[in-house]
Amino acid sequence: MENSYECPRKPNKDVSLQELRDRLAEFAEARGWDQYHSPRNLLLALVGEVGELSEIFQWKGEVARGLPNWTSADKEHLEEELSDVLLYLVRLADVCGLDLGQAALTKIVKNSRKYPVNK
Ligand SMILES: Nc1ccn([C@H]2C[C@H](O)[C@@H](COP(=O)(O)OP(=O)(O)OP(=O)(O)O)O2)c(=O)n1
Repeated sequence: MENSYECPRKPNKDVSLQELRDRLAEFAEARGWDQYHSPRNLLLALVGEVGELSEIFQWKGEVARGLPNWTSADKEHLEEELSDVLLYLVRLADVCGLDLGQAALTKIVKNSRKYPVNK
């Protein structure tokens, strides 16, 4: 069962929020961590990871798009912290019983009405 979490990099695979949601649910269930994944705990964990993400950029000054001067180790660290934020966000939406993907699409539509192209 543990091996089902192993997932070598497949750059062309389109990862869905549903897949992440299901993997996170399995991960928590397998460890008996479901009990700790309350909305409030997950929100605090999410905020903590946003802090770790912020530390990467702290004191660096402006950073060019594409991160041209970053080492691969720096980029890997960034990938990990971005992933932690995403994973806690997906998990939070799940335990709240919300469809995050659908909600995000709906919000984009709302944003485009609020900010029309020619205005
Ligand atoms: N109760 C928990 C603890 C961890 N995780 C998962 C979600 C995150 O992706 C990752 C977070 O793990 P850590 O708390 O060990 O945080 P870091 O990976 O950032 O480690 P560190 O803080 O040592 O850099 O593990 C989880 O789902 N539920």
